[in-house]
Amino acid sequence: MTTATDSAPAVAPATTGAPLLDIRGLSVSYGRRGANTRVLNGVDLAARSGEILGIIGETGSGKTTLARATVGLVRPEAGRIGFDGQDLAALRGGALRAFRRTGQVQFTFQDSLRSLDPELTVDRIVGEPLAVAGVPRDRRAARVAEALTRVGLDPAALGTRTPGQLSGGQRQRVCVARAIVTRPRLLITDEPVSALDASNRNLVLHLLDRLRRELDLAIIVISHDLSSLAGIADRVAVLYRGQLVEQGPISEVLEDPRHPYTALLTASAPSVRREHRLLPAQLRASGDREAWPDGVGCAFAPRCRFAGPECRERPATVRSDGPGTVNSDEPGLTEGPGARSVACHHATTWRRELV
Ligand SMILES: Nc1ncnc2c1ncn2[C@@H]1O[C@H](COP(=O)(O)OP(=O)(O)OP(=O)(O)O)[C@@H](O)[C@H]1O
Repeated sequence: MTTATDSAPAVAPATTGAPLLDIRGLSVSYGRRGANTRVLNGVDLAARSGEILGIIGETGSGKTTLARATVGLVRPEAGRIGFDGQDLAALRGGALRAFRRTGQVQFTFQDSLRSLDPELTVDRIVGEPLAVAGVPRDRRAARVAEALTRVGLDPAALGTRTPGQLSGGQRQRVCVARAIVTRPRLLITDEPVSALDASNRNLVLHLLDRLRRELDLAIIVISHDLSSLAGIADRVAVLYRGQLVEQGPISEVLEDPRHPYTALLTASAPSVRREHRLLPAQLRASGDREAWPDGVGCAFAPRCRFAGPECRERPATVRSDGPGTVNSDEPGLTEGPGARSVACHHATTWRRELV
């Protein structure tokens, strides 16, 4: 069984039903026309109400960009961002601003201290999204107190403090309170625990786990740390250089990774106990391989020991080798919460090459 070494909340059964968030073919580039760099390449992703989806990937893999595109802070180059049946990627101008003001999709930034205005009190910080959403002033105080209480902070004791007068764990909770005060349906939280010590890390993870149950929230937790996701996520999506290489129920993905990059990640994470017992050295390509243009073939192939010519010629799609595995060429990639997808030409064969 795969577990984190830290004590962690129990994982709720994955929810069923149509995804609240249904992203298809999302591509994002930065830079001017002609000199732009593609940082997300045809990403498919789904999240359901009451579910925690972890997104894992090394630095620069595009995790934050994925979140920023989903909340409308970055305009996609291509693709659909379905939210409750509406395509957020198609919203422009006033329609996009109006949707954002509703606060149905909220985002907590990576650096909680820097994302909080040091001059404002906790009450003002948490109340800001309500002001933006047009909630009358006389109704805001009660909503702010409710949100602070929900994240385990005492409004009477902390409401008049500024961020500099809070601990790191309290600041992170204030960020979560600010995000849930609008009663969102989807919360995306970027590295919520990376700056925290072990005990605060567990408190915040437990908090997220509780909120998804109490509020039926879909929560996307972005992390570069597998062990913090292992305790709370129902499913995990693995990003590598802008490509989604694998996704599925987290316990299955950690115990039986089908993409060599996921296998390398799990083999390199000492805090995640695993049964497959692969070693990083077994999975790395020997020597340097020739790099090839971004967006062509599998992004991991230059580092992959098992890559063949087909890996550089065309993007890999899913290998179907078990119940619940679906083909990413087919519509409905993530129709079921138990579905797995693996974008690797060698998903079912690479283990045979291990020595
Ligand atoms: N505004 C921007 N303009 C140009 N390039 C950007 C911009 N924001 C991010 N990038 C680049 O896009 C790529 C993906 O960045 P992103 O922040 O999405 O990755 P990440 O996986 O969240 O990384 P980290 O774990 O370090 O936060 C990186 O190469 C980054 O340098």
